[in-house]
Amino acid sequence: MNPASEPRFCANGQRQPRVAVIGAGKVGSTLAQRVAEKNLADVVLLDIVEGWPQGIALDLMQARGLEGHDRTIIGTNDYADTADCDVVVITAGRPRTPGMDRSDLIKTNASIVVNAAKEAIAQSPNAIFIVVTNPLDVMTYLAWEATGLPQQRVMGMAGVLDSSRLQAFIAMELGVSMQDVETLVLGNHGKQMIPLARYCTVKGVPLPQMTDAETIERLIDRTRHGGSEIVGLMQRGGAYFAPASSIYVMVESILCDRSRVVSAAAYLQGEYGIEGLFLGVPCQLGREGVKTVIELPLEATEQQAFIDSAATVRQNIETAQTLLAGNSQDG
Ligand SMILES: NC(=O)C1=CN([C@@H]2O[C@H](COP(=O)(O)OP(=O)(O)OC[C@H]3O[C@@H](n4cnc5c(N)ncnc54)[C@H](O)[C@@H]3O)[C@@H](O)[C@H]2O)C=CC1
Ligand SMILES: O=C([O-])CC(=O)C(=O)O
Repeated sequence: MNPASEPRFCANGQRQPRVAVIGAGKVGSTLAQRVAEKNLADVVLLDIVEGWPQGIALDLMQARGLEGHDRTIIGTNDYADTADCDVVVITAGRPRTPGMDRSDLIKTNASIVVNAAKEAIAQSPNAIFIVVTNPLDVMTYLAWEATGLPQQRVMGMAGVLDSSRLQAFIAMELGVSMQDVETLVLGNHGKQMIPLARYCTVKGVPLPQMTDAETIERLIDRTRHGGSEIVGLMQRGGAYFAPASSIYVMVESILCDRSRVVSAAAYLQGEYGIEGLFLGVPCQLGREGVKTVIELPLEATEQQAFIDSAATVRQNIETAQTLLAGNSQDG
């Protein structure tokens, strides 16, 4: 264990908040930067590639004076260095390339996420887990199973990002400030996500009163393909700035017990007619994780879309579990 990675204490004896980021790729390293530079928490950045997280951590430490914060960032390949973290964020695993669906990553990412979740929970038994690796809703379920945690302490990040994309597209289309646009996207993180135009507003005015149905459908379609649009443009990997900002919002609401209402993949126990799956729904995040799932009245078509979205996730979980069972028999 790296001695520098032990929890730090304030003069009043309070422990500094600590966030473990598993996977120091584009999303993980950008998140580490956000968490440290916004002075939210110390960060332990872990990756399987030797030297890589250590290099990023050193680079971020060298920017500390310039950015004016006093958080420590440690890079490591050893889970022991992640001990006693308050929040664990799993971003380890492959991103997709153009032409791939997120579900094409199941085979590669399932064992990476299960292993990361088991290693991390062994070091930080009191942590809240946020899963980011794709396919998001499936990986969140696998991580929950692997940790054995109560469901409210595990969640997936996608709805904040999808809602933020719709917010950006509406603001850009209408020429209004992003600040005045509120959006809501439910369901899985894929083509079947459910952007709810009825619940989108511009300074309190429902979106359907601000623009025509054709425009709304175009913005919704762009949101559904928001990740693919960036993967197609970048050609190597996908989005990471907005994803890191989205994770940050969740981490901050948890660490500061802000009770922010965000869309996140939360475990459903009958809400929206779904049992035993993680899916994107509005929920309140605080110190204990998902405080409440907010159940909105849905129209029949929206409810059906939610059920279809859930069916895809359930099927993909079964695929992942079969692959994992095969791996354990081989190994
Ligand atoms: N939920 C969401 O809204 C979003 C999800 N993603 C997903 O997040 C994941 C990461 O994306 P990027 O950071 O762009 O990819 P990346 O390729 O830049 O980084 C992934 C990192 O994971 C590391 N890694 C691989 N196996 C590992 C293991 N066993 N233990 C620890 N680290 C390991 C790699 O060495 C690499 O540094 C992808 O699956 C991507 O699809 C990305 C953006 C948004
Ligand atoms: O599109 C991807 O593969 C990454 C992701 O989930 C997103 O940016 O929404």
